[in-house]
Amino acid sequence: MRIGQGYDVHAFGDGDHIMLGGVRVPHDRGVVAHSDGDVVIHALCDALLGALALGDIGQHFPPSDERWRDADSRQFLRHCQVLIAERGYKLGNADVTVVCERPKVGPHAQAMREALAADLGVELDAISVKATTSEQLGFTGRREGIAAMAMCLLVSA
Ligand SMILES: Nc1ccn([C@@H]2O[C@H](COP(=O)(O)O)[C@@H](O)[C@H]2O)c(=O)n1
Ligand SMILES: C[C@@]1(CO)OP(=O)(O)OP(=O)(O)OC[C@H]1O
Repeated sequence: MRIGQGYDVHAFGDGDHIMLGGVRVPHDRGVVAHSDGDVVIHALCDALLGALALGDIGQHFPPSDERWRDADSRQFLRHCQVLIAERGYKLGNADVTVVCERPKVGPHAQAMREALAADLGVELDAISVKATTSEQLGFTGRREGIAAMAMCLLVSA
């Protein structure tokens, strides 16, 4: 078994939606990012790469590379799934926490779980997505940005 953890932050910017866990979530802001800025997927990718001791998302998909401009982050996740399978592992389970005041994540959590489970080739009960505010404290509390944390366990395939 191998354990991994990941963390990601993106600042809010102009826009009318954000991508979270592969789901388009309506919001009064967008995020500032090179890719689509999906903090859930970025944190989860870092957890998966960490479990494999294969560096981090920025090493696999450099922000300096124009191929990843506005990229759909689900392709990053599917790449991680290939790396996991190549090494004889599968995802046991993953647990993600989103930190923001708004948007409300709960109404979208099921759709996110379905998207993440599909990309990682696991059953729905292997993926947890939950959320919390930071009680109006710090950059998330001031609604300047959004953060996500992820943990995962890889098991032998
Ligand atoms: N962006 C968010 C934040 C929170 N939730 C849900 O609300 C519950 C209460 O949050 P507190 O930070 O006040 O404890 C939390 O447990 C989530 O169920 C959410 O959906 N989206
Ligand atoms: C995802 C990548 C892709 O270039 O860029 P960003 O969308 O800016 O996101 P970040 O969380 O900073 O991770 C780094 C990059 O891999």
